[in-house]
Amino acid sequence: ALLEILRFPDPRLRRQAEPVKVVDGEIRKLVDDMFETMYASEGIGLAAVQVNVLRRVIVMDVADEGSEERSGQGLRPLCFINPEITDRWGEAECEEGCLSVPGYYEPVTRAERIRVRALDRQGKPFEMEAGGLLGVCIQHEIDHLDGRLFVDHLSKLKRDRIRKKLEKSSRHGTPSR
Ligand SMILES: O=C(O)C[C@@H](Cc1ccccc1)C(=O)SCC(=O)c1ccccc1
Ligand SMILES: [Zn+2]
Repeated sequence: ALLEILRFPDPRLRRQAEPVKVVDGEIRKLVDDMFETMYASEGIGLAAVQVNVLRRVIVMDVADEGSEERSGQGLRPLCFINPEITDRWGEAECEEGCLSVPGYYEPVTRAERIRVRALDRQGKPFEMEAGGLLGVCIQHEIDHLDGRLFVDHLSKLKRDRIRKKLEKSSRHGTPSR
């Protein structure tokens, strides 16, 4: 089912998600609904907090660097339950967008490479290293689970300007460009 994506500055985006105790049918339904919602919104990631669910669940589908040449499709759906970053290296700046802050793309500095541990859709633990857009997206989604948004990494001036514009467009119901 398509879920409603909360929009900045909705205070519900600022809440902390709780760890998942058992990966059961309910969680798998949530994961499937999050993938459906992410694809419909043309995003490359989505966190449960964005769809008003306080569980530590994120989904992602990022074209793997250079994998298009190798394997053709390149896109691979990933699900991280109770994700934890266990190691991080370097620093890199990347243009970020957010389905909760539609229409804005700003450079954000994050770790260049990370190692992350999580449970998969079957509840099985796994660990992976990620850099590039995948590494950035994982960090962006885990921020969502802790009530953080990419606009928090911008200046207050920029964040307030974005907030005012989104508050205006949501009041008059104009579609955000
Ligand atoms: O709000 C979200 O979590 C989804 C967000 C994830 C993200 C995008 C870019 C950098 C970091 C995290 C989006 O998918 S917004 C859509 C978007 O920006 C985008 C879509 C396709 C390719 C690249 C970016
Ligand atoms: Zn986001």
